[in-house]
Amino acid sequence: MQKKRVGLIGARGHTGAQLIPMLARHPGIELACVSSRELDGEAVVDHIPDAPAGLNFQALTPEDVAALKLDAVILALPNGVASRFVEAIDRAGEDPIIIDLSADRRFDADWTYGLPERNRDLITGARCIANPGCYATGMQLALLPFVDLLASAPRIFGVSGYSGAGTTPSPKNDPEVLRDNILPYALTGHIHEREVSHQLEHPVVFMPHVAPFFRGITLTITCELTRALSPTEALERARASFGNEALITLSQDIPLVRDAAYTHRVNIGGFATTDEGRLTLVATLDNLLKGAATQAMQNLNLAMGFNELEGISL
Ligand SMILES: NC(=O)C1=CN([C@@H]2O[C@H](COP(=O)(O)OP(=O)(O)OC[C@H]3O[C@@H](n4cnc5c(N)ncnc54)[C@H](OP(=O)(O)O)[C@@H]3O)[C@@H](O)[C@H]2O)C=CC1
Ligand SMILES: CC(=O)N[C@@H](CCC(=O)OP(=O)(O)O)C(=O)O
Repeated sequence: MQKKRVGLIGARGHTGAQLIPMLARHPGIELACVSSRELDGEAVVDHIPDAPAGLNFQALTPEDVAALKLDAVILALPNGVASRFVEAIDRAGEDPIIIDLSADRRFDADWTYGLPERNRDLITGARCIANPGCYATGMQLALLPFVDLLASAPRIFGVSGYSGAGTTPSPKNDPEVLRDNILPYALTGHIHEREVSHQLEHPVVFMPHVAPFFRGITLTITCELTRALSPTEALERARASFGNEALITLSQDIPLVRDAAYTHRVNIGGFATTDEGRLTLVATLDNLLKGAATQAMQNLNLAMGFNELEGISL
């Protein structure tokens, strides 16, 4: 079988670096190009040990990428930058599969929202896929089994490792600011609050923080329900939705963020309830994997007709 030629644009960054080994080990994919302006001409293997030999970073403009006639393009670029590549591809009349990790297309009705555990059928064969945000992935997978029971907006306290803030220097990835510290930010209106409210068609309230660990997200979610559930009923509800999912682990135990780091899974647990109808649960995931790169691989596989977990070593 002819391998599919895939380009990774934004390969120097945190999420791009996770995708290189996954794409390289995929039996149906040829990693045709990896872009970086800063590392232009350097061997990828000098930066990422699992990278294929002979592959170099290249500085590619949107027009360069459009001219490569790739079967698929993964955009691991900052918000706002990704759209320029999509526009150049459209202008050139090319129609590769596009997986956009940025937030640029998550509210665009012409794009498929790439949360496979919810939208698998829509993603299968789709051409333009908006990969969900990292916090937004954990929030939705925790809340989806309870959406029909929500009596008010769930309150979500989230803490991310600082790799979530990307490689561009900012207070959110500055070791001096984060030392012995936890940084609250975007106290109202974080983009993932809007993303989850939009996807669930129910408002949520989200309070993000960044902590001195590198990778991983922990979300503590509390909701008022229209009727009381026991902890067992709450867990059973989650199992009815996601009990068969390879990348979701459900348990009555409270998951710890350090156990999710470097794994492809979302761990959801706690499921504490009160007689008054309150439910509190915890979700953890690796922001760079299930929050970004792993989900992009699931989406690429579904769009191209491969096994959803190909290239993702569990
Ligand atoms: N980090 C995370 O946990 C998550 C991130 N995301 C999203 O994924 C995307 C990538 O994030 P992340 O990997 O953290 O970001 P990084 O800041 O780590 O990497 C950004 C990448 O984009 C390239 N880049 C930056 N500016 C430009 C530009 N103007 N033109 C072309 N290339 C550019 C950089 O390479 P170079 O400068 O060398 O060209 C680099 O490869 C973002 O949209 C982010 O919101 C989504 C979920 C989780
Ligand atoms: C710690 C930190 O800064 N995290 C990022 C989330 C990364 C992500 O998924 O953001 P996008 O929606 O832009 O893709 C943030 O809160 O903006």
